[in-house]
Amino acid sequence: MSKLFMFEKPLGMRDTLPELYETKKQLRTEIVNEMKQWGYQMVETPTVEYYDTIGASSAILDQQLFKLMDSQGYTLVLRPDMTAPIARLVSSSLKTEAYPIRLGYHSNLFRAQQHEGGRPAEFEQIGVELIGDGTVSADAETIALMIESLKRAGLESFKLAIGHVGFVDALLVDIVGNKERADLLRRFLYEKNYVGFRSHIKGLNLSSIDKKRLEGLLKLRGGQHLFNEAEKLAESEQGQAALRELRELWDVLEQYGLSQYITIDLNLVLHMSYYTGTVFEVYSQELGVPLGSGGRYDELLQQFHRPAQAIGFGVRLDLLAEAIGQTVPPERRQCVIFSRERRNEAIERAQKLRSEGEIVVLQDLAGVDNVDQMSDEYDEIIYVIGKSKRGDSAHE
Ligand SMILES: N[C@@H](Cc1c[nH]c[nH+]1)C(=O)O
Repeated sequence: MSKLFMFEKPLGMRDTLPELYETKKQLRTEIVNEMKQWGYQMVETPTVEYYDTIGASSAILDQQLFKLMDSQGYTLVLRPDMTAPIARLVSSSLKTEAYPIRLGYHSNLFRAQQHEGGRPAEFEQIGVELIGDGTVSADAETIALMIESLKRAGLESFKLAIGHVGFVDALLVDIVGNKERADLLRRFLYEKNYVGFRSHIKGLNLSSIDKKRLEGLLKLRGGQHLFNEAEKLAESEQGQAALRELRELWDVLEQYGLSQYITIDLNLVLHMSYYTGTVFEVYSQELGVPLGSGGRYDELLQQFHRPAQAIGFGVRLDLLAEAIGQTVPPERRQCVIFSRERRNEAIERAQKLRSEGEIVVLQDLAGVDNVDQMSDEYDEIIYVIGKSKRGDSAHE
């Protein structure tokens, strides 16, 4: 191996050290338990999938996919998303199971990065998919489960912003006239580049009323009162229908007792192009980036020949751990240091302590360079050293 790369990791790849490992495990356990209590069953899917099946449906940019080739020459991808693999699963292995189907997962996802120091290229996502239910009740269930999962994990101050693809699409297309021009504006919204959005509007050949309407879209972020203003802006039936859905959704979330976690963000646009209706994103006070998101994707399943309306969410476990901080107190660790002639005794001692649930490292004195330095890492050191009768060890 070239010396240059010996200590390097591929772009965007990270190691997980013990503290973060334990924290993630604890968060994962809490969230999985919450999901199971809502009747979601956990599944796993392969790390690699066919590019033609999953890569294309995953709605992730091609340049973000890790691609490889199998021995038959087919292109494979490391899964960048769990929604498309679950759509495949529901349409194949679970084909005979009646809708609605409730599934959960925690899986590592892979999205290639262009620069070091940015987002990780591999990260664990925990989420659910509720497939075969197109009701607002299903939207509310998914959002309520996301909020309850985060609460159960220990996240305290956070907000979930809700928007609607149908509203943004209707308004943009209605004003700028066609999908291509609307897509340009949507891109600014997706990047949350509101300055860019405003200056782009200035250059458009539109009436000043329409320019005001577009700018008005940016103001549609806040509480329930926004619905009235939004109704004035959206003239089309599609836009009005989206708002009716959101009003109903708000009422159901109020019924769940969760409206204090909700804000409305009618210019919310997410990175996945498969979303067709309600979309949402979670922010915590601690982080500058959203730690999870989700939405309704009513057209993805038909690509797998088992049409169904569906909705789901995914939470980034690494970001959640960062927002919450260390949740697991360091465990008490003991070390039995022994000399060779008393090895048997030391083994018995360690076995007994472990059977009582203790964490015990068993260390041959001859294998340690610096005993003092090693001792600092433990809460207790038990020396089983030197010649002595069995059971009569030096204990410090
Ligand atoms: N797969 C989406 C999250 C999601 C799950 N279901 C619907 N959306 C993502 O990775 O962002």
